[in-house]
Amino acid sequence: MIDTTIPLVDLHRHLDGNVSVKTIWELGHQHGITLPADSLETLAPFVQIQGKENNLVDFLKKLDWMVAVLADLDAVKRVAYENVADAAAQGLDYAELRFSPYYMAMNHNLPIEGVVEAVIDGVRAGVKEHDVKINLIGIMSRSFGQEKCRLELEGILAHRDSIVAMDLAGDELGFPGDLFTEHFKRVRDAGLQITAHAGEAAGAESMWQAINILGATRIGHGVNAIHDPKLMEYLAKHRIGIESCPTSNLHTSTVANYDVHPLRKFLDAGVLIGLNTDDPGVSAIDIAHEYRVVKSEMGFSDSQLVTLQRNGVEMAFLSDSDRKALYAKKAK
Ligand SMILES: O=c1[nH]cnc2c1ncn2[C@@H]1O[C@H](CO)[C@@H](O)[C@H]1O
Ligand SMILES: [Zn+2]
Repeated sequence: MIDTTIPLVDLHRHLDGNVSVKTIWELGHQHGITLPADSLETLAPFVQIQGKENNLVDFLKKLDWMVAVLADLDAVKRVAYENVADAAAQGLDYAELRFSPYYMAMNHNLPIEGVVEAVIDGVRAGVKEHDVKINLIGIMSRSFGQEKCRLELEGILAHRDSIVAMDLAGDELGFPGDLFTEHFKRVRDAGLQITAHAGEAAGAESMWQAINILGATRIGHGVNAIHDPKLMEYLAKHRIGIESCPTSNLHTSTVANYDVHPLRKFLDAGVLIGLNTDDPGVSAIDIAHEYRVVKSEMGFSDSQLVTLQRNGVEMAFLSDSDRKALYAKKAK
């Protein structure tokens, strides 16, 4: 089902949405943080989706305990390290891990730039011990407004050389992309690549904004493009990559079920689209799960799965030489 002769990648994976229940438990106890449950089994429902949530904002509350236990920079480093180990354990050859430094810093007043450094350190330690390539994407969490996003941007730009791209995440309906026009001008000036969560809770207009105002060359989710034929055509023509996360879309009630997910329509329209996990810890999934459900619930053929797998490699924020090296490693 997953073709082992070509690279397996996950480009849309929040490292602060992928903290294990055990790690939340251990960090909570280590730092004297009162958790909402007194065992691992009873803690799980507070941080993992049970069934589905009514909307995106409710879904996002599940991540809150994952960052509530980040009491110091060692905890941040641990979570980053464990994300690399987890990516390797899921069989990924390459992952782009994204994180929101203010969101990770805010509960315990950690220095934002220190959080960025700790994530970079944790990832560095992780790749020394695990056979997986990692790039980092900085997130501005739109839900906290323009000023907090400016602080996130500055923390990321201070470590620009260790970051490949910038993203906009959080409450898409409450905080439209054009609030962050100035932020993304700075991102472009710094030469970072741009992806943005759009067309998930809001409609196609949010994706046009992400592309035309923010300068996104990839879009997270993008589900609602399907209602705008001109946009579908534009995405295909300009090779704007769609980072699809089908299970996340179910869990946020963006789509009602796998069989009504528009993934196939994107492929049919010639759009570059690939499979990703989004918040694997919250959704309690791995990347193989996404390939499995696309086959079993959406009826994709093996060759269509290979197209999705290849699309992921094609749209990765990798240099051409790194992309070639990734292919070469698998062809051996
Ligand atoms: O599916 C999603 N859509 C929008 N924002 C998300 C999603 N998953 C996580 N975050 C947001 O990303 C930041 C942490 O990395 C947080 O702002 C969280 O709310
Ligand atoms: Zn996301």
